[in-house]
Amino acid sequence: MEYEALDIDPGVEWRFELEADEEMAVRVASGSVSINAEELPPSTWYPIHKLTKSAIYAHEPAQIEVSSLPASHYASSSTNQSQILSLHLALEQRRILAKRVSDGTIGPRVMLVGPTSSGKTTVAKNLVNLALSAGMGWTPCVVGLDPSSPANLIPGSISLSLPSHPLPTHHVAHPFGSSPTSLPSSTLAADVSTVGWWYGHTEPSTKGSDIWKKLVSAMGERWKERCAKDPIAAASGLIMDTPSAFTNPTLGTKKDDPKARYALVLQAIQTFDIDVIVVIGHEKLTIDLLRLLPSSIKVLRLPKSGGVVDNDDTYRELVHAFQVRCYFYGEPPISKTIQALRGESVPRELGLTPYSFQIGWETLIVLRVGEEHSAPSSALPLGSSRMLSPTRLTRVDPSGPAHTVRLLNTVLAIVAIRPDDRIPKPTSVNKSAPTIIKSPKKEEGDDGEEEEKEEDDLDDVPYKEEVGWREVLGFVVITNIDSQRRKYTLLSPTPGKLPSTVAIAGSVEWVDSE
Ligand SMILES: Nc1ncnc2c1ncn2[C@@H]1O[C@H](COP(=O)(O)OP(=O)(O)OP(=O)(O)O)[C@@H](O)[C@H]1O
Repeated sequence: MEYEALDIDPGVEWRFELEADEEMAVRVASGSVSINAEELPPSTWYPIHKLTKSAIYAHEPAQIEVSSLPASHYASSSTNQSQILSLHLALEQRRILAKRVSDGTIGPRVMLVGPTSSGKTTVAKNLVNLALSAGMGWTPCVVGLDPSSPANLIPGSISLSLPSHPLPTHHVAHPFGSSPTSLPSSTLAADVSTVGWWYGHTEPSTKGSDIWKKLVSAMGERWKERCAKDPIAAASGLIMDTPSAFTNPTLGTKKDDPKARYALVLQAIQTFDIDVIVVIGHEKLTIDLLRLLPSSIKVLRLPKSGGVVDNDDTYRELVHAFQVRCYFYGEPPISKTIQALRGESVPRELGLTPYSFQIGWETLIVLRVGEEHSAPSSALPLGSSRMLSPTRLTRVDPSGPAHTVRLLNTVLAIVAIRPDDRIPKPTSVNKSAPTIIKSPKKEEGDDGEEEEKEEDDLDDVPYKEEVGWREVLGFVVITNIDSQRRKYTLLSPTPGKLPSTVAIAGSVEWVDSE
C-alpha cells in the first residue's frame, strides 16, 4: 500500500482537517512528533477518525507517513507551542514545590478563558498532556466546565476527571479521554476516572445560573475532598476548560445585582481557588479580569494559534451527535483500509452493546430543573405574585401530546437517590390549596426584595432540590413513548438494571442517524 511521506521541520506543525468522510493513520518514520503534546509512538500506526481537526508538531526534524492525505492540510511555523511550553514549565515548578512541602499544598489551579473557537480545549489538553508526560506521576484534575465540548461525557454535562496517562487524539468525542462508565475500561482512552454532573444544556445562561452555581459548588466540594485524600492529586493542581459564554460580562447577572459582572467566572474562580487565568486572544477580557481580580491571581494572555479552526454550527451539531453516539455505541470501527495497514497499530476502544428496553412512566421518574408548570401568574389573586425557587424540580408528565413531543429523543441523566431525598407527601390539611402570601404594601424607602413569598404545593415535586445537582450515574435516551401502554423505550449503553429510576431531562436531544 502507498503511504505519503511528509517531512516536518523542527518547531513546525502539520495541520489537518478531516471531513465527515475522511480518516487517516499516521506513523513516525523518524524524529520526534506529538499531537496535542502526546508523543506519537515510533513505527506504530496512529489512527485518526473523521471530523478531527488538529496538528502534529515536530520537536526535531521529523518524517511522518500518512495513510491518505486529507483534502485540507498544511504546515505552519506560527504556533503557540513555545508559549504553552513556557507556561507548562512555570506550572511544573509550582507542582514540584507543592509536592516538596507535602503539607497538603495544592498545585497550580489554571483556568482557560476565551471566545468561541479560540483554542481553549486544545491548550487545556496540551497543558494536561505535558504534565502527564513529565514523568513525575502527576494526576492533574481536568475541570470540564464547557458543556458544549464536554471533557469526557456527553453534551450538556460538566465533569471532573483525573487522567493518569497522556490523552490521545484519535477522534473528537472525548478530548480528555472517556470515562469507564461509557466505554470498556481496559482500553487506552477509556481509563480516565471521571465524575459528571448534568446541566442539561450546551451553554450556561443567566436563566440557568442558579443551578449552574450549585453544580459548580458540588464539583468544587468533590475536588477538595479528593485533594484532602490524595497529596499527588493536590500537588498536580487543576486545569479548567470553560465555555465561551464566560467572556460575556453579563452572564449570570441578575436583576437583584445588576452591577455584578462575570458572575459565573468569579464563582468558578472562588470555588476552585483559581490562581492562574489564561486568556486566549481577548484583550478586553484580560483587562477586565485584571481590574476585577486581586493581584494574587495571575491573569496571563496567550496568543491564539493560527491553526485554530472556527467551527460552524453544523460541525458542532455533528460532533455533539458523534459524542452521544460514542457514549452508547463506543467508537465506530476503523475502516478496512486502515486496518489493512501493515505494521503495529495503536489499540483503540471496542464497541459497546447498547441495550434498548421499556420502562413504565410510573417507574422512571423524569424531572426537570427550574421549570414552572403551575397556574399562570395571571390566575393569582390581584397584588400577589408567585415566587418559585429557580432550582425547583418538577416531575414531567408525559401524558399530554406536547410533553410527548418534548420528551422524545431526550437525553436523560440518571442520578443517585438517597432515602431522605423524597419529600413527604403533604397532609390533607395543607394539601387543600396553595397558600399565597399577599405582598405587603411597600413602605417608602423600602427596597426589600423579599416581600413576595408564597408556599405552593400545587405541583407534584417528589424530590428535594439537591437531587438536581447530584452526580450523574449514567445517561439514557428516550427513543420511543408508548402512550397506550404508558411506557418509555430507553437506550442504555450496557444491559442491566438502571442504577436509579430518577432521571433529569434537559434540552439535549439525540437521534441516531447512522
Ligand atoms: N493548531 C491547530 N491546528 C489545527 N487545528 C486546531 C489547532 N488548534 C485547535 N484546532 C482545532 O480548532 C478547533 C477549535 O479549537 P478548540 O476546540 O480548542 O477551541 P475552543 O475555544 O475550546 O472552542 P469552543 O468555542 O468550542 O469552546 C478544534 O476543532 C480544534 O481541534
